[in-house]
Amino acid sequence: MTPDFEPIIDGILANGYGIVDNFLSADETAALATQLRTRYEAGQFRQAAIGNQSVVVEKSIRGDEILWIDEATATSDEVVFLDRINQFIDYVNRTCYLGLQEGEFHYALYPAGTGYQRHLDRFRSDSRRKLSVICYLNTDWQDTDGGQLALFLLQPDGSEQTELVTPIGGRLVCFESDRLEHEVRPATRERLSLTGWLKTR
Ligand SMILES: O=C(O)CCC(=O)C(=O)O
Ligand SMILES: [Fe+2]
Repeated sequence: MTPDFEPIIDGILANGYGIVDNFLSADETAALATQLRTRYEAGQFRQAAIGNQSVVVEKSIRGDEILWIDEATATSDEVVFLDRINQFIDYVNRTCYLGLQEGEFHYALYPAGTGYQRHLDRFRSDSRRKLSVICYLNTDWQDTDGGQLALFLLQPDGSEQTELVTPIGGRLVCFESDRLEHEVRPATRERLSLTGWLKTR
């Protein structure tokens, strides 16, 4: 079943970010979490770097380990995710005329105690990143586990409001890559996600 994409775009237009729960079903989320762990245990993940071309690894800024998804070697569970993202891209292009061309996604595993300090997603060297998308793969996440995504929303009066998003499995968050500063707060347990960007030509 196709999830309802409308609240994501409505949310971005009204508040600067959109959320939809059950972007992935519980079964799809569990299958992708298993897939992530299989690849992690096979040694396929790398410590995430900061910046685009650079290979600066600074764990105090960013503690996650990542693996980019390669369409050519994607498993059937990963293809389900990529297909759903393509449906979302079609929806966005029909409703917003953003001219999205493609997505690029990586798995991310944040070991307990790690986060990602406040940042903006769009690199100066890559203006093709339009929308940031994060889909969480956690089971039974509690508020007390921490690991919230903090979104720093600029208000019309110039003040800033912080919105906290709990990384519940199957939930998808989306915002404009060049606008919204955000951070990942450390969690008391491992935190799993698929993160990516929808890009223009
Ligand atoms: O996992 C999240 O909630 C956000 C991740 C993030 O900001 C990033 O990878 O750029
Ligand atoms: Fe980010």
